[in-house]
Amino acid sequence: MKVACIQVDVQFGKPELNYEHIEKKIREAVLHHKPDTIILPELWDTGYDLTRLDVISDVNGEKAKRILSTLANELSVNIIGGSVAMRTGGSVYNTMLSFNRNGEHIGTYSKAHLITLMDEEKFISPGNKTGMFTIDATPSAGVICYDIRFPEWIRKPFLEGAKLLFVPAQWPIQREIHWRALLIARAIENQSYVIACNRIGSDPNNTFAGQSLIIDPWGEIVAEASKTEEEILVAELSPSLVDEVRAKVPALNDRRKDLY
Ligand SMILES: O=C(O)CCC(=O)C(=O)O
Repeated sequence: MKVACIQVDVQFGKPELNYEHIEKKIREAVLHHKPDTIILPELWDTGYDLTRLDVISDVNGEKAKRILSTLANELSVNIIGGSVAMRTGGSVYNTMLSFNRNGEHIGTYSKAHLITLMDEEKFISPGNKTGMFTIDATPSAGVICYDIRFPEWIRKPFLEGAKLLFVPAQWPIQREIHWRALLIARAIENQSYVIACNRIGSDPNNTFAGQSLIIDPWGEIVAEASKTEEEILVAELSPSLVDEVRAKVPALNDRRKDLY
């Protein structure tokens, strides 16, 4: 399975411009790399323009669903839609919408851990469910940015059979050392591929770290993007390597279920 992370800049609070840009990048990725699966960054539609989310968020994710599903079907590519600001009822969620290569909606995951350091919880409501989906017959999971600091939460989809973990993010540069270490740790402890797609550029509050990463189930970095440039980061994954690593080091089986 060939995956492509679309590392881009995001215009603060300008969904129209961001839609134009992301569509261009998805088409470019397919034309040049023919990936099976594409992943986008966190909140690529609005950025962290939290105080305007009541106006600029996507009602029921209708626009994201329509556009991502159409592109997935037309280009015959699975799209893990990063996340968008989705308004449902009176609440806004930070939500990953995923589509298979027929354009079918295969997964919805709303970020469970909201980053209080960035006031996210004042404007966004948390999701309460794990984000499992199946791409090209491989059981997979999605979590979003700050979620990677919570290994207990990430373990859940792996106990349900996940072999790939997709992580869209808007991770700031001042904690770049954590980004790398946490992602490698999540790959090693779950013996899983981790495909993490960050943004570049700045908003009024932060500069973002780029460095999208694709990590194999042994914890080796197989591809890494730059800190400052837009980039389509591509790698070939072999889901059978997950089984090989799990057989070699049977740590998941050796958990003390009687203790925790
Ligand atoms: O945990 C961090 O340091 C960054 C998380 C973050 O930026 C986010 O969840 O959007």
